[in-house]
Amino acid sequence: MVDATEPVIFADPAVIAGLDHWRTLSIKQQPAWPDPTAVAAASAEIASMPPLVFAGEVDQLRERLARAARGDAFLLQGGDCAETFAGATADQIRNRVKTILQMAVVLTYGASMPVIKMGRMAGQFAKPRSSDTETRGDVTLPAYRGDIVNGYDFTPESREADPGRLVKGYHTSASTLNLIRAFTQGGFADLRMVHSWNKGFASNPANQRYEGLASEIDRAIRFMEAAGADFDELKRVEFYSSHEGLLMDYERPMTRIDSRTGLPYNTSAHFLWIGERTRELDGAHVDFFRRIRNPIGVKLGPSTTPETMERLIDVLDPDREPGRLTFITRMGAGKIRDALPPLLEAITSMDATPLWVTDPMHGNGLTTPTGYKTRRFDDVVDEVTGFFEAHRQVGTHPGGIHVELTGDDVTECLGGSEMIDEATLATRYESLCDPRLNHMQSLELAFLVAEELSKASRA
Ligand SMILES: O=C[C@H](O)[C@H](O)COP(=O)(O)O
Ligand SMILES: C=C(OP(=O)(O)O)C(=O)O
Ligand SMILES: [Mn+2]
Repeated sequence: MVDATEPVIFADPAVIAGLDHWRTLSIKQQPAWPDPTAVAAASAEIASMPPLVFAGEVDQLRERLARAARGDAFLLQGGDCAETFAGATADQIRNRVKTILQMAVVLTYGASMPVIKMGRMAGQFAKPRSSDTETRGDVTLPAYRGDIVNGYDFTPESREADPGRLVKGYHTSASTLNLIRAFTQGGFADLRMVHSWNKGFASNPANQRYEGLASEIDRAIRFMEAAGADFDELKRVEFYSSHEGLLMDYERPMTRIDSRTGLPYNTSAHFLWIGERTRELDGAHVDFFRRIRNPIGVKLGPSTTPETMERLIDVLDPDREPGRLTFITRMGAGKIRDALPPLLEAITSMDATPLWVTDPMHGNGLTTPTGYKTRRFDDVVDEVTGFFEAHRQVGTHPGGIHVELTGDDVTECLGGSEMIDEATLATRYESLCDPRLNHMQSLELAFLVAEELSKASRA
């Protein structure tokens, strides 16, 4: 249970017992494990492994998020819809980190404020699904629930939930996070290098419209250099890990008592969010995650009422602690302008300041006649624009973006400057779950958001 070298100063037995209260509540989106004994053994093995993150880092993130909630920082959260074990390669991890760093530079300039960099990485392995089963032809099998649960291959053996995958999920998260830490601390994040990658993007004729912003950033960096800025200090960046807190046989054993404070921290990631499908107020997930000290996110879809939002605040952030609670809205481009303002207005009459982040992906899904799950880049941009408009209208802070992206040149979302069309989707469609923005589309989104942010900072 204990996760650091110092002895526990005090761990209240009631606090420890509370961490298992979720077991008595209704729970959604868990796999049908065939062998409960094997699951218990896997969870026990995970409980004996070292934490992946240190509670002190988690506290630091909470403080950073508090700044964003006040309007003094901006959150960039991005990565795969579903990480895979096979995809945890040096190249793919590097490309994703690189893309997030490139986006962060542009956003930092646009916002004139610090950008908190966070990956949907090193643990984003479990997926909630609309249906428990998938049918192909006349065969029906359990749905794919992410590599930490079962395999994607459409065979009965592969689709059976395998508890051995819980342990593999831990090890894959550990090696991914290790490489992320190496990249972000070891020189790869050097501001000048990241900026030179962006210059390459903006000088591509397809992205001409961003050349102006890229050369403004260039001038700013040259000014910093001339003024004697210490670029060695700018080689390292803070980078936080996050995933959906979904699979309880993994999240519970990764939750440990912090020896500094005697309080429970989920050490599988710095930040965990509760998904749209598992956020019932009296359900297992809300009960479990309200008890941990990590900053918590909650996805809010278009049907969220101000009453539900207020009750979520009361349960998840009873002390109104800055940085504790992030609402990640995923309304859909067509709905955000109607659905978000009432929530923001309700907040202004409460004593709460959650961080507001837009997820412009999950409300904009569509399936092509050929069966590809996709999203239109224009809808993604439209939802982000609607998010900024709603905040401008009500006077609240648009605090961040949450995006499904990859650093690779996949063809999963329609549009963008490469004008990916329906016929092109088949060329390189690799996601096992939702479609991601590719490298170019991600940078394009960052430049567009930077324009919005600079409007907001000049207003
Ligand atoms: O990532 C989110 C969900 O897991 C995903 O959107 C669900 O997709 P489905 O409707 O194909 O199950
Ligand atoms: C499942 C996800 O989102 P949501 O809960 O918003 O549907 C996700 O972020 O991949
Ligand atoms: Mn998704």
